[in-house]
Amino acid sequence: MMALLEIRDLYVDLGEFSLRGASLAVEKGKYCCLIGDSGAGKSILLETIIGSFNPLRGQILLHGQDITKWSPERRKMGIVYQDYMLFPHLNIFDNIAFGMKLQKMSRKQVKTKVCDISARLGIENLLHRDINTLSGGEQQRAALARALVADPKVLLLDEAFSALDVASRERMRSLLRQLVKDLDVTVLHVTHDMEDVWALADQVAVLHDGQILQTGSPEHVFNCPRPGFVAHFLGARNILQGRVLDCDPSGLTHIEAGKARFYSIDHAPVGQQILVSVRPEELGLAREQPRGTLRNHLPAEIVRMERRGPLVWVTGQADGFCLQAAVTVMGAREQDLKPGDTAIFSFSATSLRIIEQQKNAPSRILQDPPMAPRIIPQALVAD
Ligand SMILES: Nc1ncnc2c1ncn2[C@@H]1O[C@H](COP(=O)(O)OP(=O)(O)OP(=O)(O)O)[C@@H](O)[C@H]1O
Repeated sequence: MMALLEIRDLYVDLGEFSLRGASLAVEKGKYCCLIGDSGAGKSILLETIIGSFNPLRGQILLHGQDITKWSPERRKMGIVYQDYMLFPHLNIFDNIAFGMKLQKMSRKQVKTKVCDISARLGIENLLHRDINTLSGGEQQRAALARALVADPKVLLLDEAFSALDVASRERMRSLLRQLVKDLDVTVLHVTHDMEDVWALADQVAVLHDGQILQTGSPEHVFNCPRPGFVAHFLGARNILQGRVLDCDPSGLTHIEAGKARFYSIDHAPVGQQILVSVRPEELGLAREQPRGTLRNHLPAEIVRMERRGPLVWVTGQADGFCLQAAVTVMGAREQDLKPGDTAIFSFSATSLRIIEQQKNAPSRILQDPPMAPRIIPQALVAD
């Protein structure tokens, strides 16, 4: 299927910062979230797609047509910024109608379109109001209406929800989800909020230092992140290098990593060197190994426990492995775990994901950098 929006090998030079060969394709009607660290170039990429920056090299394609040199107006894309950028001297109606008036559409057409989009966004009663009398959420919907009223093929959102409180964000997500479906618009949404990704995205792309390092469905990118920046950025921690020993008739892949054996439901050829990962929140901890379950188990000495919000991060070491589990405060308290204890770190075959198949890699264990064991007061876990 041809992508509706495609960027190919895009280079933009801004002196101190460059986009360095960014490539991405988003199919018609799909919702793509663009994530990455601060300063990665996410906003620059949106601004380049909308036509504010000229690339040195590379192409921007809309339905296969090269629009790299088109003016921003001709591209007919809508954009919503974090601070909405509404015109303070115009009321809501005139803000939404602004672009259409420039295009010299008839008053009747303008009115019909403004009323339609504002009704969809639930702001039809606010059209006469000044911008400065609106709440953040209402301004946000007005900015969205302005971006959508001209039937753009592509909607670009630059951290558009970040100024809203949690409840308003949740409402905006469900409104937007329905709206983009009804209007069949293709979306590229820059966000720092993984909730946006899980609630809205069909596709996610990870940008770092001017390059898109990985793109795919949220499930794929989250569960099988590319080792290196993407894996670390998305919170993958327990990355082990191993080798496929066997694939049994039940579909389980048997993996050797150091002296340990694990099971995964992911597949790779027998003998293949691989990297596997299990997310910290998918590791359980127990004092005794449960009997008769098909979980992966690894006894390890607890070398560090650290309270982070509602979770306790527990680091264990065994046979050169360094594993991190994020367990609930209650879970840690019930097991009465403390540094120096031996605990069974366990995880299911579905949680152990093959994130890379490697060529000519020696079998060894990748570890986090050596860490001084740190003892935390038991009170930190027990409150
Ligand atoms: N007009 C400009 N000229 C030169 N450099 C710029 C310009 N605009 C932004 N930059 C720089 O380009 C880099 C990328 O900026 P950008 O705003 O795209 O990052 P971002 O990924 O959106 O970050 P954040 O998540 O913090 O908003 C930053 O180092 C920024 O200082």
